[in-house]
Formats: sequence, C-alpha cells, structure tokens
Amino acid sequence: MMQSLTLRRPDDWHLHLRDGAMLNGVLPETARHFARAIIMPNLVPPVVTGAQAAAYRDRILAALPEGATFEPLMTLYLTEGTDPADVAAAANSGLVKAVKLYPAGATTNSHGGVRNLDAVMPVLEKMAEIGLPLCTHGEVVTPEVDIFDREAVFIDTVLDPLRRRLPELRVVMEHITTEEGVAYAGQGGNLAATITTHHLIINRNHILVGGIKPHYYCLPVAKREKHRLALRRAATSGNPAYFLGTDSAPHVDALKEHACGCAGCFTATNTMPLLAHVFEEEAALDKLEAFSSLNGPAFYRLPVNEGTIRLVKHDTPATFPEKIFTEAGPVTVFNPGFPVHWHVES
Ligand SMILES: NC(=O)N[C@@H](CC(=O)O)C(=O)O
Ligand SMILES: [Zn+2]
Ligand SMILES: [Zn+2]
Repeated sequence: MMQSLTLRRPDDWHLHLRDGAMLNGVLPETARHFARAIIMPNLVPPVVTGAQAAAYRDRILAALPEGATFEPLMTLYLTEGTDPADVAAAANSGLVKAVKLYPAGATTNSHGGVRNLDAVMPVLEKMAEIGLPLCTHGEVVTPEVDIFDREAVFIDTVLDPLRRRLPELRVVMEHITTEEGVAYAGQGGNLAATITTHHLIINRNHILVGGIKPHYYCLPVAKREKHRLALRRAATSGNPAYFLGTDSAPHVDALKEHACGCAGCFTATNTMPLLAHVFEEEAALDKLEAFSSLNGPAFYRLPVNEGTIRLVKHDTPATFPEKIFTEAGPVTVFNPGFPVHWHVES
C-alpha cells in the first residue's frame, strides 16, 4: 500500500540564505517546498538596520526563480549600537518579524554580536512592548565552559535571568540541542524553540566516530544520544512550543573540508522527506504538520499557508543530489546516512 501525507505548505523558521552567488544557488532549494522562512541576518556585514533588511529582502526576491512563491521574513542582527526606534519602525511596517541575538563569538559571523546584555536592554524593552520576538543563538562563549555545555549554561546564566528581568519579552530559543533546552522551551507561553532536521538525526558520534565528518559539524554542536532522543520526543509531541527551523547553513565545500572548517549543515534540499522519515519512525506522522506548518505561524502570529504539499512513500529510496553546484562553489547536501523513501510530490 502506498502511503501518502498531505500537509499545509511548511515554513522554515530559521534559515541562512547568504547573499550574491550563494543566495542564487540555495534559494530555489528552499522555495521548492517552503512558503516562508525566517531569514537569518548574519551576513558580512550583518543586517543591522531596517534599511539593510529592506535591501536584503529585495535581493532575495530578485533571486527567486520564475514562478516561485516564497516570502522571506526578515530579521535584524542585534548589536550594542542598535537603535530601538529603528527596530520598532521596521517591525511596525511589517518588514521585520524578529531580532536575532548572537552572543559575540558564538557562531558564524557573530563577532558583531552582543557582549553585554545591559547595553541592549532598551532595545529588548521596546521589543517586549510591541511583541516582537527575540531569536537567540543560545550558547555562552566563556572559554572555560565546555562546548557541549554551552547551551545549558546559557539557559541558566543568560536566558532565565533575562526572562525574569523582562517577562513580557517573547523569545524563540533557536536550534535547541539538549534535553535542558527541550525542558525550558516546553514551558511555552511567550517562549518557543526551533528544532533542526539534522539534530533529530545525528548525535556527536556521527561527527567523530570513524574519522571526522565536517559536513556534520554545526553549532550548536550535536550532543549525546539522550539529547537527540529528547529532541525527537519534543518535535513529535505536537506541543506548540516546538517548531521547525532547519538552520540550513550553506558553506562551500572548500570551507567545510578545511583545517578550520565552518559550522553548518545544508538541509534545505531534503528536509521534508527526512522529517517524514523521522516522524514515521516515531509513529507520529500525524504530528508532522503541527511541527512544520502550524506551530510556527501560531507563535509568530501569522496565518497558516493556503497551499499544501504531498509526501509519498515509495518502495525505492529517494535520491538526493550529493551536492548542489552554486556559482560560489559546490555545497554538500546533508546526508542522513540511511535510505529515505519519502518524496515530495509536485
Ligand atoms: N548553525 C551553524 O552551524 N552555522 C550558522 C550560524 C548559526 O546558526 O549558528 C551559519 O551561519 O553558518
Ligand atoms: Zn545559531
Ligand atoms: Zn543558524
């Protein structure tokens, strides 16, 4: 019997599209299945002001393939120089849907991020007042803190104190990777979390056992198996606090396969078939639509998408390209390491 599943068209609540030649190469991969995406602002230089976000949005729309319908939901990169009035104007015009907190030094292009939260309190207070979500890269950068503990320490020493100080602030914990993140986000209310495709599939062994696998290296780094299992339970629970943010983060192969390799997994191409596989394994195919298409719009106070996509399970495994070839160079597509029988049918 052929299995199939029709879902509201999904959205990606955490996506890196980059710019220029890379943008041209990766945008069609997302626009094929997703109706909207929250666009991360960590360009070089970062997207800090409303004017920069408007210009970036225009470049994304100009890069869309003919006939594609895709809406980029723009974000601003929070700096210690960010002007609360500029943020409020960009939000009120409908252009900007969230502000992104990168602790300085935590991840790709985060050096312009925040060192001292006190310096950005006026911006956060304005955001709390107007209901604009703060998306957090939730890792501390303190050199003494082990890289595998950085998320849990961020929750205890940065996020929880911030939420006590400013309880009205709406927060999305981006790309959670730990059972601590799952538990904290599960409180719901004005708190939610995105979960990536790859963190539902790999644990830290996949990165390190049998030789180092640079294409499985991302930040926050994948943790031990018990954390992956907690993420799977969260994603398939139907709890509205959890929704899909792929964190698809393209880097050219030359920079991934490098003595100091870049962090990021590129999952835009095959996320929906991979999620169908994961949700089927968890006997939760009926919860996939909530995760990929309903919970995110509810948190962001946006309508759900009108269209649908159809996932079909075939006897023969789906074939995904090993790489996509952009004008910036080849980008390796995330390889789950097992056959996937689900296809998106167009
Ligand atoms: N996730 C990653 O490993 N990399 C992201 C940055 C980020 O989301 O932290 C990137 O921009 O490459
Ligand atoms: Zn991040
Ligand atoms: Zn990211």
